[in-house]
Amino acid sequence: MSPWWSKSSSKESKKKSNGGGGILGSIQRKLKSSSESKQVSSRKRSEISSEKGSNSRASSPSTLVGRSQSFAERPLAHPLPLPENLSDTSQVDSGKRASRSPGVRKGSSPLLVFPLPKPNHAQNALGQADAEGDLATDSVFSDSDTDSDDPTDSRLLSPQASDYETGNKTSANSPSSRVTFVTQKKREKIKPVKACVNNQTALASSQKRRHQMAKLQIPKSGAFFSAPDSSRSSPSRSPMRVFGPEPTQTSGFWTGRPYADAAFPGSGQCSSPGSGHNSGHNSVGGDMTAQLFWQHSRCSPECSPIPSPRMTSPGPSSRIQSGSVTPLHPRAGGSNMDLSPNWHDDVATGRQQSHRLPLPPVIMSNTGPYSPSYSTGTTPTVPRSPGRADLLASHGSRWKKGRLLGRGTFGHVYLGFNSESGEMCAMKEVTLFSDDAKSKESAQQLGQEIALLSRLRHPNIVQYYGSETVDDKLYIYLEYVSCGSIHKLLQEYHPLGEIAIRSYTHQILSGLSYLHATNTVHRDIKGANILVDHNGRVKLADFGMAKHISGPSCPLSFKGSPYWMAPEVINNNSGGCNLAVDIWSLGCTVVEMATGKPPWSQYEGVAALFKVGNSKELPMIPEKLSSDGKDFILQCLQRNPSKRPTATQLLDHPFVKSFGSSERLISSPGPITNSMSSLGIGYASEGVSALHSKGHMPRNISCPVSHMGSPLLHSRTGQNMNGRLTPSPISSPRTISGSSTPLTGACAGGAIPFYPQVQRPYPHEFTGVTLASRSPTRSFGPPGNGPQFLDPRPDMFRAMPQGSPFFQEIVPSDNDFLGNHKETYGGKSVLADRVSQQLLGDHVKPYPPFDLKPTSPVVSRREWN
Ligand SMILES: Nc1ncnc2c1ncn2[C@@H]1O[C@H](COP(=O)(O)OP(=O)(O)OP(=O)(O)O)[C@@H](O)[C@H]1O
Repeated sequence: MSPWWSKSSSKESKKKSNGGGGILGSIQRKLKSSSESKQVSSRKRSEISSEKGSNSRASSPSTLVGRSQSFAERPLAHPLPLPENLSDTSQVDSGKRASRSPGVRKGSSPLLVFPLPKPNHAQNALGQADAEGDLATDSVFSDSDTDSDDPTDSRLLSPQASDYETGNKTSANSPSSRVTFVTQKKREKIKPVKACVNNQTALASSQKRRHQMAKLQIPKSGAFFSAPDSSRSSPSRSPMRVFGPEPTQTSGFWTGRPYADAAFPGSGQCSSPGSGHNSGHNSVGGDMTAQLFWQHSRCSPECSPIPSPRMTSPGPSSRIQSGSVTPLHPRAGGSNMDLSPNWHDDVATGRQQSHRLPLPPVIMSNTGPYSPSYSTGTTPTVPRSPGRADLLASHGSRWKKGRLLGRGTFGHVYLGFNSESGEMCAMKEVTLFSDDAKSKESAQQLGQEIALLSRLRHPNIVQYYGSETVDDKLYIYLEYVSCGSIHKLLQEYHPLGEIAIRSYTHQILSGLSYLHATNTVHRDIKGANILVDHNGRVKLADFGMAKHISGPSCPLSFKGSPYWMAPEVINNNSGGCNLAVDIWSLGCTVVEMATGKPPWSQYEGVAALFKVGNSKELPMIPEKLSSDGKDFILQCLQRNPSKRPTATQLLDHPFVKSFGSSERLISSPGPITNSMSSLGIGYASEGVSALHSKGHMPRNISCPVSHMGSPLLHSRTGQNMNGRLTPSPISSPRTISGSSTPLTGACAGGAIPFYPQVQRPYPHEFTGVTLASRSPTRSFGPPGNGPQFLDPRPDMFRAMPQGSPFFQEIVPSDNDFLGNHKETYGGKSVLADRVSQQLLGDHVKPYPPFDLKPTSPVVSRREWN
């Protein structure tokens, strides 16, 4: 039976016959135009100009590719000047920005347009961070994206991509390759500079912002012990330090290839895949012409000229609090503008290192290990909500913002710690501004993410708990996934062994199968957006680009991360609905897991886009993978989306099938013996294919990243039913010696397991299979014979009394595909749409409700042999 998405194929071919629509067509046209004009001028300048070369360049994508590469490879490629005309910063039209930018010569080829910081620029203090911030690329969103009716709906979001762990800003080397709008970011970051120059303007601006913020209809109920009032309160550095004397650590951006020369007006750039830190900053969107960078990142051990601090400073504190993390973006807590109402005072008085920010709603004693350190001398500048303390006291929550887990497009993600119960969650903190149009868009995007995520319940999808706003910050509470992203694991423990890849792949497929059954496409599947907990359980995360497909005609938009992006997304700005884009991305992710990099990562910029979009070539399939693994990748990376198997079908692929049985989980944590070889870690040299070919599962497996147990899932049966894992010594996957190595990162924080209940293997799709045994207390799933999922909610939320004001729960009250099992964690069920409206007042359209009921319970199976 022909998959439903095959409808798009005719359109695709039509586009191609028209000379290449979509991004690549646009790029080609621009390049051609640019080259032609260059050719004419060249003739005028010199009689010996080579027409042939010019023509060749204009017409051949490969030539263009080469051009891009050659520039990127210039070792001494020099940063270009910062825009000098700061007054131009008010313009925000991304699509025309490049041409307006003072740093861009009018009439120059788009390929030559790249406003970059000028060395020794007068604002050099900002310059470096600024430049890096420019490369802290993130989402590129198509202008033609139909996700929103709002023509301004573009996700021009925070470029924050600092490496919170090492202190190095990794914007340029972000693992994720989301392309963003360079010139806009430049403007956004120039704003503080301008304000710094003109304190009067800054003061007025700040006052205006506060005034407008007060008008924003942000719910004040609930409380949270965030501590934005102290430079010590957060592991992240003060945004004010952008101006401070403290040097920003050199990032891989400065040590690697500084710039590529290909740029397009309104387009951003994409940083290296497989590099950078673990947030997902690789997704692209924008003016259909994205730029990719292959930054040989410091974070990628195999290509970095500078060893990652991670490799040398494994201590958790060094990963989080050392170094000069310099938030860059003014919206997401990342700039010097956004947090402190008094920042202008600090600037004026030279107190650049200290910035007084509003006190948290209630001052708590600092008793917990994650307790923020409040500045005793800080004067509250924001009136407290009168009811907040009472509300807080009523349920006795003691949630505190802990250490920084990561940075994303929207803001920072912190560990939330309840010092009374000892439980944790992940808190995504997003700063909102009422006078910032882009902030509103960001909030709208977050509202969409919340609306979607709140409807999902699956063990392989990060669980949404709730959200609330406190002052000008939105907090989104998520299941804490202790070990960070697959990308991060790859950075630290590359390569993954085949067994680990198979396990992770199977779980990703499980999540995708569930997600696709709800007609939702993730659109940004990649290692950086897949989290792993200390049990080796994999969770799909970052649903900022996810889209519910509501009808037969659902145009694709240019969203995703270029190296993981399906060809049809690159080639078509509109097309059929296509859940298969996630399958392509999954194939890329498998390659990423095996090699540390996605396919075609050897190409940069436009070259990568051409390779993915236009080339008929197959990417390099990792030799070390088994034949099943290779075949799995080839199945995923079929250019014709209609030929790609569905996630459900892929669950039967031999590469992952064995992980689908009840015995796929390792039942005996046991002592660790030969754990590394059992895992296949380092199998590139040890030949894990042989291990794999034996067709057995290792019985004693230790987690390469956790001292707590197996990297593979425990069945939680038998002796392990309590969900508490037997502490195991950890073996460094790099030494394979079994010697104990201090853990780093989130895992080292000692996650409190949130799965105290019996947790059986779960079904992956709506096939009518019901778990025979599951949680004795609670289960999720659609009514009838559909799959039942365990309550993923940690104890802290289960125990939360009804009506708890702490969480303004956003649980779907309608269109709830969970049917009769609708949950209201905090006792107060509120639609995500409502929160979105609360946040945005009347300025933003609510996210249209959608139906997430599983639509296709019957999915044909594919025979692989
Ligand atoms: N639930 C979680 N548990 C543990 N860490 C998390 C969790 N959610 C996010 N993080 C960490 O924070 C980082 C950024 O989070 P996330 O990617 O969700 O933010 P974002 O703003 O959506 O980013 P982006 O859209 O740029 O990918 C992640 O890479 C991860 O390291």
